[in-house]
Amino acid sequence: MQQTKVKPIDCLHFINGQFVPSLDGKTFDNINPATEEKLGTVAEGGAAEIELAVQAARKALNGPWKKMTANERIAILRKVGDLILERKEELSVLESLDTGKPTWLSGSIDIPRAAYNFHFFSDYIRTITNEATQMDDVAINYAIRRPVGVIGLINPWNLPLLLMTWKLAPALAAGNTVVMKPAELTPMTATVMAEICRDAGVPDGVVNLVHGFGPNSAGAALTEHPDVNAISFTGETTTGKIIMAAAAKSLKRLSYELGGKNPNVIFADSNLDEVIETTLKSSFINQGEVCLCGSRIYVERSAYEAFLDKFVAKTKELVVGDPFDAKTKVGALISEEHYERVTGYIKLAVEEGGTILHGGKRPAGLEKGYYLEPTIITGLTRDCRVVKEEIFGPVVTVIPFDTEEEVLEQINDTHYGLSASVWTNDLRRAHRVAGQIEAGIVWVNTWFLRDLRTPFGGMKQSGIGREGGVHSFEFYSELTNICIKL
Ligand SMILES: O=C(O)C(=O)/C=C/C=C/O
Repeated sequence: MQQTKVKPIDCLHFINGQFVPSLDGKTFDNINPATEEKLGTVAEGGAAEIELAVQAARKALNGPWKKMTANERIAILRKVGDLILERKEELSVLESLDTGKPTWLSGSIDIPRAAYNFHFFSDYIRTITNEATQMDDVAINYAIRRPVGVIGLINPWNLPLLLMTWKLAPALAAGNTVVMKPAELTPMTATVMAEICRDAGVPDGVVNLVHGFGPNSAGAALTEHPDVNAISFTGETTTGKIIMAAAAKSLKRLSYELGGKNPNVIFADSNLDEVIETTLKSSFINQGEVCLCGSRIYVERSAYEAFLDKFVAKTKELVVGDPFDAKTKVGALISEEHYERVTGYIKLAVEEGGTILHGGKRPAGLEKGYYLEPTIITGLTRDCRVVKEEIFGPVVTVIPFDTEEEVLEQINDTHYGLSASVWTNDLRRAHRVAGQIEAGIVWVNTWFLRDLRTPFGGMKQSGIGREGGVHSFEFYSELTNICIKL
C-alpha cells in the first residue's frame, strides 16, 4: 500500500455546529477494505442523537438562515464548492481509504463532482422563476416557493461525497435545513463535509450529521422522526421499501434513487473499439459498485464473437489492486459482507449453467483486502437470477440477440428501470430503441455523460421522483399558489 501524508480520521457527529460524540459514548470501527485494517473509530448515533439533530435543524429554520437573501445563500454555497476543491487531495485520499476505489477515480470524478454539485446549484438557483396565471380580468395567480423544512439525507457508500452533495447542495439552495446519515462504511468525507459547511459560513443547526447504522439505529430514527418533513435516499431497493414504511407514519415526502440492473445494448453497426472502451467503464469502474453500471450486456449475434474476443482481451489488461497505485483500474470491494455477496453470485452463475469467460476469482498475490477480478459471464438466459438480480460488483453477463423487438422485450422484463446504454450508428434506430426502453436515463453511444440540468432518477422499483436542475427544486421546495381577486 503506497502511503500518503493524509491520515485517516476518527469521526464524530456534527450537531448544531459542534462535533460531538454519542451521548452514550458508543463507537464502531472503520475498516479499510483494501487492507482489512482499522482506520479509526466512528461515533455510533441512534434515536437520542437524531433527536438532538432534528431539534437543531428545526430551530435553525427560523434563525439566520431564513433571513438570508438568496444571494447570501448562494455565496455560501459557492464557498462550500471552493473549499471542497481546496481540500481535494485530502478528500480524495479519505474517500479511497473508506471505499477501496482507486485514488485517480476519487480524485478525478468523486471529489470534483462534489464541488461541481455545489457550484452548479449555486448558479442554477439564480435561474429559478415561479409561475403566474392571469384569469381574464377577474384574478391574478402567482406561485411562491418556500423550503420544505427539515430534510433527512440518507447517503450510500459507493460514491459517498458525490451523492451526499448531489442532495445537500439543492436542499440548502432551496433554504432547507438537513440531518444527514452517511453510510456506516464511509464516514470520513461526510465528516470533513460538515467542517467545510461550517467554515463556509453555514449557520449552526442548518447542516447536521449523525453517524450510525440503518435498522434500530440512526437511519431508522431519522426516517421515523415526526419533525423530519422529507427524506432523500440513494441505496438498495429493499432498504427503500423499509424507509417508505417508516416514513408513512408521518407522511414524509420521498425522493428515491434505488437499485438497477441496467442493460447495455450493442448493435452490430456500432464501432466496436469505441463500444469496448466505454463498456469497460460501464462494467467495472468503481469495482462495478455504481447503480448505473451496465451489468446486462446484449450484443447483436453477428457481432457477438468479435465483441467477446475484444472485451475479454481488454478486461484482462485491467490491473486489480492497491487503490493508491496509479496503475490500478479496479480497487477493493467495500466490505467483507459485500465481497461474499458478489462472489456468491459468481458461484450461482455456474450453478445456473453459465460460463465464467474471464475473472471470478481473487487476484493472485492479493491475500488481504476485498479484491475480485473483473468477471465476464456468458451462457445464461433471461430467467437466471444472475441476469435478473442486482449484483453491484465487477460482474457482467453477455447475451446475444437477433432482433430489436426481441432485445427490447428482454431488457424491459425487469422490475428495475434506472438507466440503459444503446450503441448504434443508425440514427432512426437510436431514437426508436431509446424511446422504448423502460428506464429513467438512456445513454446513446456513451455512458455516465451527465448534464446536471437533466432529470435524473429511475422508474419502477429503481426510484421515485427525479433530481437534477429544476427537478431538485420541485422536491426541495413547497409551492403556494396565491390568487388575488382584481
Ligand atoms: O451522476 C449523478 O448525479 C448520480 O446521481 C450518480 C449516481 C450513481 C449511483 O451509483
